[in-house]
Order: sequence, then C-alpha cells, then structure tokens
Amino acid sequence: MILQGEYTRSIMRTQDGKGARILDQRQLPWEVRWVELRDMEAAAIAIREMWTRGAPMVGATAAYGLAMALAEDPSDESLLAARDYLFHTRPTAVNLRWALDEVAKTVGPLPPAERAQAAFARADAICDEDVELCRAIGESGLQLLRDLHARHPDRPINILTHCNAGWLATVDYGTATAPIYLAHDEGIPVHVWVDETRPRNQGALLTAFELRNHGVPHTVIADNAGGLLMMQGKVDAVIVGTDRVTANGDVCNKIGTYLKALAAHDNDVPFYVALPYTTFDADTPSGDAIPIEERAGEELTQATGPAGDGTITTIRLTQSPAANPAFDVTPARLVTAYITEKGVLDRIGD
Ligand SMILES: CSC[C@H]1O[C@H](OP(=O)(O)O)[C@H](O)[C@@H]1O
Repeated sequence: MILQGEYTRSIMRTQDGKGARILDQRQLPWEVRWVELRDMEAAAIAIREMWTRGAPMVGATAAYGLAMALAEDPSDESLLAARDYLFHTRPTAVNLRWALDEVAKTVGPLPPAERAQAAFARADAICDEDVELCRAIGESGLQLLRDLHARHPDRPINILTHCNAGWLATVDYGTATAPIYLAHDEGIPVHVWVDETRPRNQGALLTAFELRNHGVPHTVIADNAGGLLMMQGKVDAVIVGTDRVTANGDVCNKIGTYLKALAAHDNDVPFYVALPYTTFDADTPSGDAIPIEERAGEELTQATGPAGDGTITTIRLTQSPAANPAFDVTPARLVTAYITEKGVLDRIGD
C-alpha cells in the first residue's frame, strides 16, 4: 500500500455501496479532497474534467459510473446509452473502453433486476485486479532497478519519468512508479527526475506529491530539461506509463513522451514503458490510428494555484490562442522494453 491517507486505494465503492469515492486530483497537492460520485453524470464529469485521471483510474471510474446508471435504469436502452455516454468522456486511454466492455459483457445476459449489483461487483473486481497488476508490474521492474544498482553501487539510481503514472493514476502502486516504490522500500537508493509535464503539471503536482509522501528523493524539472540531463549522463533509465499500446507496440502517452524517447535513444538511455494488459489494445494496429485528445487551450494559456492568502487564483500566461494535444505516440522502435505484470518484454502482443 502506498500512502493514501485514510484509504488504501485511489477509488473504492462508497460505504452505502451505491457510489464511488475518489480523490479530486485537481486540488492536489494543496488539499487531499475525497469526493463521492453518486450517479453516472458525476462519474462522467469526474473523468472529462480530470478530477480523476490516468488510464486505469479512468476505466475504474467509468465502470462504477455504468453501475450507477444501471441502478437508476437497468434496461437495455439505458445500458447502451450509458456505455456510449461514458465512452465519449475521453478518447485516448483504452482502459475506458476495456472497463466499459467488461461491465457490459457481465450484465448484458442478466435480467435487468440483477444488473446493477453485478455491475458494481465487476467494477470492484476491476479495481482489485488493477492493484495486483500494478504490484506485479512493480515486481517486474524491480529487477531492472536491482541490476542498475548492481552496476552503480556507489550512487543513487536516477530515473526520469513523465506525467503521473503513479498510484493516483491507478488503484494503487502505479505503473511507472511501482518499480520505484518497491526499489525504494527494498533500500535501493533511487532518485527521480520528475518532468513537470505541462500544461496540467501532473508531474510537478501529482508525481511529486506521491514521491514526497513516500520519502522517495526526487527533483522536479522543466519538460525540456530531460534531454540535457541524459546527454550529461544523469539519467540511468526513463520509465513512463501509457494510455494505450497498439498491436505493433506503439505507445500513446502524455504529450512530451515522444521527445523523451528520442532523447533517450540518442543518448543510449533505456526507455521503458510500464503497462498492465488492460492498456494493451490489440484491436488497433498502430499508433497513427489512436484518437489523440485535444483539450481546451485555456489549460495552456492559464495557470491556477494558491495565491498565498488561502485562495486559489488563476493567471493568464498569454493573450494568444493555443493548441493543446494531450497525448503523443512513441514508435515501438524507440521502446527498449515493456514492463508488464508478466515480466519485462522486448516485444508486446506476441
Ligand atoms: C497509468 S496511466 C498514466 C497515464 O495517464 C496520463 O494521462 P492523463 O493524466 O491525461 O489521464 C498520462 O498519459 C500517464 O502516463
């Protein structure tokens, strides 16, 4: 379990069993605010507005959202409409489609009266499985960090990561961070270069929050600093998460990941992608077919944070229009290996 206050998970069913409890990640690191989602619309808003985010978390939240929709109306029409509505909250993370399909396959053959309970149970199971998958990813990646430590016993291992693929992005442990947490807990000295990850700063706000709370040494850096650090020999490996890996091994992840992969390739730094099977999309042949989410330009042109007087303020960073693609695609040729629950794989999907 990674430090998560009174809970051991980033999402769980509410105590009355009728909703989902999540962290409102927009308030982190300034406030740890838990919120209860009580209907499908609340789950859709939480995903679309990124109260909660990260591929496995998007899938888990949508699964509970579908269960809540069926609790209100378990008809076939409701099932189809709710699945479609939740599916269109965010286009890129394949876990969203996977989780909705899992719940739909579970409840479809059932009489309407049994659907809500079965949907909630399947959502619970998706969360339980995600914890085990991420822990296993941690075990797989731990050996890589043990090997790096054996090669450099006299100094910390320096890992660069992009965005947040931590326990906040999953139900627990994270994907990219899971090996880091396990290595740190085993006593291997690890230091993490944390890409701030503009424009929503998931690295500076969320990954830094996680690592700080777990006592893992880390340094926040500008997104554009990683290439220099690699050129200077200050990065032993890059480990990132992903929102979708296609049949040929292409990796869709937060915007800026591809540039890190290019810098890693140019400096002979191993570039690892951590993912559970729920993020592998065998149905999409290659990365050019992945829908890339375009988010509002205001995420780029405005900055929100504490004003210092206890209030949260927003400032404008430019008067000009902005384009804001939220993801990019790293070709499989730039990936050293995939860290999965089945081990570290040179190729994926075979
Ligand atoms: C373990 S999935 C983490 C993945 O999701 C993030 O995207 P977002 O914050 O927009 O949901 C980012 O791509 C992370 O690598």
